[in-house]
Amino acid sequence: MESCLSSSSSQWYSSFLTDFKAELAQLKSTQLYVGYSGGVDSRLLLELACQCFPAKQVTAIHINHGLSARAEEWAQHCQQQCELLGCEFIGLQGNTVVNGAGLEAAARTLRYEKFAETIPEGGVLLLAHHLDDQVETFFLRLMRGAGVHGLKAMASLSRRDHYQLFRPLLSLSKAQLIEWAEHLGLAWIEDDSNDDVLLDRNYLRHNVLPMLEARWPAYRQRIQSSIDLLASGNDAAISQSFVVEQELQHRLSFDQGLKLVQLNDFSEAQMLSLLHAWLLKIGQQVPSKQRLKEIYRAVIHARADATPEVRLGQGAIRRHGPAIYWVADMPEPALPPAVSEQELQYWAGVGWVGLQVSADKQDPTLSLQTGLPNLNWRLRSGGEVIQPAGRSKSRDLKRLLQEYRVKPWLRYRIPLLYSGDQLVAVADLFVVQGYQAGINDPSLRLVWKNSANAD
Ligand SMILES: Nc1ncnc2c1ncn2[C@@H]1O[C@H](COP(=O)(O)OP(=O)(O)OP(=O)(O)O)[C@@H](O)[C@H]1O
Repeated sequence: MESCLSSSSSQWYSSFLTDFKAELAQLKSTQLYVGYSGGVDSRLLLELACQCFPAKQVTAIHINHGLSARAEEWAQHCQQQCELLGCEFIGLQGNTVVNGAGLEAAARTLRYEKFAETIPEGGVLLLAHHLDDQVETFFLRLMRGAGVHGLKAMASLSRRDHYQLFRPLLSLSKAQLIEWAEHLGLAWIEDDSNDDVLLDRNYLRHNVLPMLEARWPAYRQRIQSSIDLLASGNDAAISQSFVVEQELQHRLSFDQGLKLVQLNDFSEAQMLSLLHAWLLKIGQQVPSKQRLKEIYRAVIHARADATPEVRLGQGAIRRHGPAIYWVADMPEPALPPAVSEQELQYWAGVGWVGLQVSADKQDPTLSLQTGLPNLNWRLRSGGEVIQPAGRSKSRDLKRLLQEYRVKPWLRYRIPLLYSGDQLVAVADLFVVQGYQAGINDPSLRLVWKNSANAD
């Protein structure tokens, strides 16, 4: 762009103005606000705004920071320029409070506060940031170690507070602006604080960027291309995280497992994102990418009938059928030696061997064991064969637990309720045939829940 400017400037100006008019029309605002410092950038912007929009509907806002001995003179100059143009002028006085972030940042904060106080809801503010500002912002943020969000520097159109912020000159270099302003015979003020190389921005502008320019004359455009790529990469990342979140909602089981059905279309990268999002969702610390890959290969890629396990935090990721779960380490099962009617109630609601057993009963006197003496809890010892109430045949407990989809790591932990040596109930899964009369009291319900996987 720079190279053709001198030879075909007028053609170039008119094409910029055509675009600018179209952009302003799209903003659908009846009043434009221009941040007018009095410098060449904002003077040119004000001029162009008044060319493309009725001047009476343009308001210049000048903030007098009171930082320069000439501040009063500048404010007067700005007011006079607005009178010449026939646009409204709002001059505001501010008290720039310098804190740890430095003078420039304090002035900027004050400016944005004043803009927010002055511009009505839904208004449009034009600022005269240009390509050199953009490049400087990029390098300053790079020097602060910014990530993608920071490095994509300034957007030409954004929302700030309750108004829209438009930077129409962002694609033009400072040299282009000066050439255009001179061509139009505009008057502006020079701010000598721009020469103070103790300020980072000025140091960059005067000492660093000229060296880049000497070697790579088109460095501004190159950096703007990178900024555009960063911005589109960031947008893609945001939309990807939205898709992953939706996918996760669809795949999260009621007991916080991640359902792995129909994964054929998923790339490894997508699976890793899903895994990452799932671990965050269930409150686990997300491990390194390398570790995520290990989990992916060992657990997700395992054969359907395998029971893989990868340790993570105070537990492990395990697979059960078509889903994976994070299972907290559980202490060795320990049962209370005996249980009476009162004890059953006593144990109700107590976190217990990784399971929570509770009696859902309004009436505190349990009628459970009428005719069921010596109630006691036991764990599976293996080989139990029983007939659940309502079934015609006995079955071995191992199969029954599979049938009831009890996860493998819980099968030796669920509490079995005995009366003497007679198995009466298996947790809250079923009551044994013949004992349901006492147990099927609708006011009593035994609930077992793996506390680690509880919602
Ligand atoms: N004193 C002022 N009064 C009103 N507008 C101002 C003033 N100073 C700057 N502006 C507006 O802000 C734009 C950016 O100014 P400058 O580059 O000095 O600010 P900055 O500190 O880089 O701001 P930003 O945080 O927005 O990048 C100017 O082009 C002008 O439109």
